[in-house]
Amino acid sequence: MTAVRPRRSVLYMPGSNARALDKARSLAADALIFDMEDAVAPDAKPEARTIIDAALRDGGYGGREILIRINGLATQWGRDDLAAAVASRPDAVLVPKVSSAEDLERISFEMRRLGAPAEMKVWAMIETPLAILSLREIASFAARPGSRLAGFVLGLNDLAKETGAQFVPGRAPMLPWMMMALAAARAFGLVVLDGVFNDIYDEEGFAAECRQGREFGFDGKTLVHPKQIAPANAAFVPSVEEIEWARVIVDTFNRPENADKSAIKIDGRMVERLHAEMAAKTLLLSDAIRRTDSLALAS
Ligand SMILES: CC(C)(COP(=O)(O)OP(=O)(O)OC[C@H]1O[C@@H](n2cnc3c(N)ncnc32)[C@H](O)[C@@H]1OP(=O)(O)O)[C@@H](O)C(=O)NCCC(=O)NCCSC(=O)C[C@H](O)C(=O)O
Ligand SMILES: [Mg+2]
Repeated sequence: MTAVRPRRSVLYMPGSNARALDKARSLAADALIFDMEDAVAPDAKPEARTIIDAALRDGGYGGREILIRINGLATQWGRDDLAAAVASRPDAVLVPKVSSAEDLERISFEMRRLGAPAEMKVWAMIETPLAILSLREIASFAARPGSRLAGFVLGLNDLAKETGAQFVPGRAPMLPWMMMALAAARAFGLVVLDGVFNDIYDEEGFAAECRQGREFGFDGKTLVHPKQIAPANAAFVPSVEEIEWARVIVDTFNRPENADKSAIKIDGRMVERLHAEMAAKTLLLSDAIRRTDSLALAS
């Protein structure tokens, strides 16, 4: 089984905002997105590259996963952004407005040319109508030999802009896109993160959206403000009851008398080997979260 990494809370920060980048060193987000794209004004793009590079060279972000979001290669900033991002050595480059596998091919080609190390991953923003129509093709890029593709991030603001769909409580207009993106991601072993919630002061609405995102199966939520970190961390974590139930399932299947059984009954519920696999994942995630949180407390 591959190592589990918590990605409950993934905070965007405008790359041009040195104060925000500094503040993030003390924030309990599991991952950080240093943005060169929509959060940065056109005139500030070159400065953002320099500020991001300086912040990452200074370090102090501990074990947090580091992503840099570049502008698309078709824009006037894309190539310089990608060169700067690769030189800043993030864990992954986040590519906006990916609409086809060819977009990822171009990024891969450029990253190879720039000498990006093999462990530097690529994550794709799913935020265009064309991406929704090509989810399988985009996700399957992860199965190509040497592919760097490791994750999807939903961009619901851009999808709302391009389609006319509205943000409403429960997100009914967006559910088909969200679940199709999730299924495509899982079919090819990708991480998948829910989109942002723009209303920073609507705590109840945010908590409801986090609950929904977790119920749908997302690994975590992308965030726009530090206030959103604690509720996201609280939502994208197995509950005490889930952990206890997972332990019961794993322990019961491990008993010698159940060694050759595929389905058993525990507390009146039918439990199969697939539930034991899910339970083992739950326990791994909860251990990984405990480790992450204790490291954060220690620092
Ligand atoms: C929305 C904001 C512009 C609000 O900023 P501000 O007015 O400064 O907020 P506060 O005064 O409440 O801030 C309090 C302190 O927190 C720091 N702060 C604020 N936001 C961040 C952040 N994102 N990361 C780190 N630190 C942050 C402030 O500096 C204050 O600190 P202190 O000085 O100590 O008091 C701002 O929150 C913001 O810029 N948010 C991120 C915007 C962004 O990155 N947008 C792009 C991604 S969203 C998107 O487009 C997704 C996708 O592509 C799609 O299509 O949906
Ligand atoms: Mg977007």
